[in-house]
Amino acid sequence: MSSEFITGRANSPLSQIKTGILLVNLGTPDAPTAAAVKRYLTQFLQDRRVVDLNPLIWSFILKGIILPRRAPRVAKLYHEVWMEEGSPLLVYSLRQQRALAARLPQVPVELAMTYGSPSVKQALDRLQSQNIKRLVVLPLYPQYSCSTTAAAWDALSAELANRRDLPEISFIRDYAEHPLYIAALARSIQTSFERYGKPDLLLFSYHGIPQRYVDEGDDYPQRCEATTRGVVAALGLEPSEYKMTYQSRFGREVWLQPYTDETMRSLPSQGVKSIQVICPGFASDCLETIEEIEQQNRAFFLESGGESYHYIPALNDSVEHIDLFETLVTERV
Ligand SMILES: C=CC1=C(C)c2cc3[nH]c(cc4nc(cc5[nH]c(cc1n2)c(C)c5CCC(=O)O)C(CCC(=O)O)=C4C)c(C)c3C=C
Ligand SMILES: [Fe+2]
Ligand SMILES: [Fe+2]
Repeated sequence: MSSEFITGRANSPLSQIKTGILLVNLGTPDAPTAAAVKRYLTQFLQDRRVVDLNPLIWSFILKGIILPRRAPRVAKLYHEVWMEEGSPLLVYSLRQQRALAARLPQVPVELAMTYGSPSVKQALDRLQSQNIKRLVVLPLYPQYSCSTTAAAWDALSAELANRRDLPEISFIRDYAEHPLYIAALARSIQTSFERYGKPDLLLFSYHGIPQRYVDEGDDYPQRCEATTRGVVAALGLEPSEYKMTYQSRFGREVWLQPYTDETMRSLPSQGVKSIQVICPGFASDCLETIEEIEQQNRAFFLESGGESYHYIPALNDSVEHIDLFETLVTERV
């Protein structure tokens, strides 16, 4: 398969085009310190794809009120999940990059973060130094959202705006319904059911976004629903056996509902005593899965009368996940 990347499809008129792969994820602080978290959140939360309030007013609120309070608090949370090699999001993303590169030995595979490092500039420099003429971009977001996928697109196009020589680009919008993605999720849920027994409820928790972004045209919730539909069909689950919620809300606006934390607190009184939780929207485990779901929401559920709680890890650098990435990128050549 790897040689096809260099030569293109056998009959393709583009047969001599050298292709590179760019994986893009969100970004994470360089260290679990208030200063590093502040640097990261300043860049992330000033992106209008993420928060689209009036830039002058928002910058004032962000720098004057939010960051001084949030950065030290969130730095402590990062400290709790920090791995020996660094932030989990970066550690797993680098493992994914290396595993995909090992599958495609003659193809340059780079990782970039929309915010922080490794930057899109660094990744593009490395790819272009290898003379690639075609670029397949795989944002590591299974479900499209303007706040993530489109932000990755913006970061790439802003960097390309400084360059004379542009490669041909194939940008993967999402893979919410890809059969290998659905199969990989179904398999990891099945493994969890075998290990811990089938729970009263399987909860699919996706990262939320403001409801307004959806009203303005972001099809993110439909993409999340498509994933859930695919997985429950593969597992043969009845509607009473699963539920879908949205986590990680930020600020005062109404976000996509139902909210994960509220649901978690209310389920035990509705007779749900055992639960398993999966976060299909996260390609890698990170602060939002390890701290928020595996730790914080576990406490909400157990404190409210729940008895058994298991978090099902992200697909991370599992063989099935890398199979999916390999298929996604080779489909684009
Ligand atoms: C403020 C608005 C936010 C929107 C909109 C948003 C959408 C969104 N985010 C992810 C994936 C991740 N988010 C992560 C962290 C994170 N997200 C926000 C805010 C918004 N996200 C903040 C402020 C933070 C930082 C932590 C905090 O201060 O609470 C992460 C984890 C990063 C890490 O370092 O581990 C991921 C991944 C998606 C998929 C999404 C929309 C679909
Ligand atoms: Fe987020
Ligand atoms: Fe969070």
